[in-house]
Amino acid sequence: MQPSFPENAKSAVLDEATAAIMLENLYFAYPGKRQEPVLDIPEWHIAQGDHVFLRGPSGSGKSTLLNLLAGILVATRGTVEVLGQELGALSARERDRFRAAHIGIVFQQFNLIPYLSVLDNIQLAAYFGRKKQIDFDSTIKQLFAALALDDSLITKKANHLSVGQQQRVAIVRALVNAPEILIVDEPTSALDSDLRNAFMDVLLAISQSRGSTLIFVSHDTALSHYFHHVVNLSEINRLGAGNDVS
Ligand SMILES: Nc1ncnc2c1ncn2[C@@H]1O[C@H](COP(=O)(O)OP(=O)(O)OP(=O)(O)O)[C@@H](O)[C@H]1O
Repeated sequence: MQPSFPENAKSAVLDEATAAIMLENLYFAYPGKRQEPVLDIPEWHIAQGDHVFLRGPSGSGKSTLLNLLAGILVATRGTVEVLGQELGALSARERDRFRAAHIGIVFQQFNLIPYLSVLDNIQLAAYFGRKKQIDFDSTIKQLFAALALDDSLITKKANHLSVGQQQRVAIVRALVNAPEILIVDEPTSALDSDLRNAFMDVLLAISQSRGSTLIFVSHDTALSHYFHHVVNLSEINRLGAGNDVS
């Protein structure tokens, strides 16, 4: 049975017709004279509430695209609009704020702060992105239970946790603010198959109950049945077309 999570109000100001993600003429090359361009995407959009599985061979630009959607990287040319906000129009600081308020991220490297406790890591995300309607403590407890994380881990330093535990704490941290958009990159690589399925059930149950938009990258194609849409990067990116999906 899938775990159930309480509904949280979505952004009151956002028109439902506004796309969660809208890319137009997006072109990206890493800075530096000799860098080959990675992405050239004429058009792509994701509707609010969609769950998208993004696939493509290693090195094709999936993580780069996720970083652009999260406002960590900025397009060389073209438009990246998230929830109606053009990210290129924001300063780096404004993008940080926008991300903290609207986007939950789980990346391969977890990005936990190693010398802080688990609770401090989670509270930091809650502090930067806090939305008043969230019952913070019970949300953490629910997420811990759903991901089979023992409550006693909450006071441990992040770097004293196993890799699989760190991965799940990173997931709790990404979900704690009930973000409208969840960006998830290879989240299950350190989880065994039972935990992987538990994680997917939790992730999908939360996304569903909150109406969150989910953009998910993994090499594990066995996970694709969890999603509304499966998109090969080569379908939308003019560069690197013709690559077979690994
Ligand atoms: N910081 C960087 N500076 C320069 N080039 C980079 C940087 N990060 C990635 N690249 C290059 O950009 C291309 C796309 O990399 P990216 O990590 O987005 O691919 P990916 O599809 O996510 O790969 P994987 O499935 O292996 O994670 C690769 O050629 C990579 O070498």
